[in-house]
Amino acid sequence: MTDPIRVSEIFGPTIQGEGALIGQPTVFVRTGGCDYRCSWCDSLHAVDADYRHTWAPMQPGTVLAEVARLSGDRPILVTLSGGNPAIQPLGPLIEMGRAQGYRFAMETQGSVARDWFAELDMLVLSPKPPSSGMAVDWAAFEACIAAAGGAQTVLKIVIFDEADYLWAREVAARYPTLPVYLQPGNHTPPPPGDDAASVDQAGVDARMRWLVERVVADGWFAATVLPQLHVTLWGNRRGV
Ligand SMILES: C[S@@+](CC[C@H](N)C(=O)[O-])C[C@H]1O[C@@H](n2cnc3c(N)ncnc32)[C@H](O)[C@@H]1O
Ligand SMILES: Nc1nc2[nH]cc(C(=O)O)c2c(=O)[nH]1
Ligand code: SF4
Ligand SMILES: [Mg+2]
Repeated sequence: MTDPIRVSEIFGPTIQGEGALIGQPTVFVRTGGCDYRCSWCDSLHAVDADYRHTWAPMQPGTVLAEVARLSGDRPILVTLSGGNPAIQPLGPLIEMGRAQGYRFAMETQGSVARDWFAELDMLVLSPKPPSSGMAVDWAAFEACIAAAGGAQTVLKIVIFDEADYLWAREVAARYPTLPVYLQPGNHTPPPPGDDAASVDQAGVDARMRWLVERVVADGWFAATVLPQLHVTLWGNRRGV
């Protein structure tokens, strides 16, 4: 037995709705618990201590068996998210899954580095802009980049306003070798227990248009601007 992983939910296959792997079929493993508390977090059921009783301790083999059940026993891209998946013991799961042909991508804010990041197929680092209310520990963030080693690493930054945009430009300039993805924030975290959370889609669309115009006017041609496709399609629901 290895250390259990605290799992909030395992769902899919669906498509990756955000960033570099947008559109790719994937199963999500969402871990419970986060060292941050972003003002606009859209996954509070995996962050808020009120939901702790819903986070099941699972062995890596049990997690992989559930992924395999969902994918019909066919190796698929597994996306590790949370909460902050970096605070969970995910190394053995990644090792076991890769031996069976699964690929792994992980979403994390970059506050905790682990040596097993190097075993990922993609590390998505999402440092938090001013609107989140969080302060980035840049030493920890750079430790994450270093830990990834040869694993493909990208930046994905959520933008709500001009201050976030200017911050994202600075961050991207600091890490010129990392591809950067910008996504407009959605302002409507689901209320507790609400599975069919509606999103202010008009607001998200307006922010997306503003972000595209801002990037183009600025001549920031290395940036990729993408909406959260799953939010557009299904709203801020769980399990999609
Ligand atoms: C829920 S987080 C979990 C992984 C990790 N804690 C992180 O923040 O990267 C997954 C992704 O959703 C983004 N996100 C969270 N709330 C959002 C919101 N309200 N609008 C747009 N993106 C959001 C995060 O920035 C991150 O890129
Ligand atoms: N389809 C889909 N794509 C996503 N990309 C990042 C997600 C996340 O919450 O980490 C997410 C999610 O929850 N669903
Ligand atoms: S770091 Fe990620 S999971 Fe944690 S509160 Fe922020 S957006 Fe939510
Ligand atoms: Mg999400």
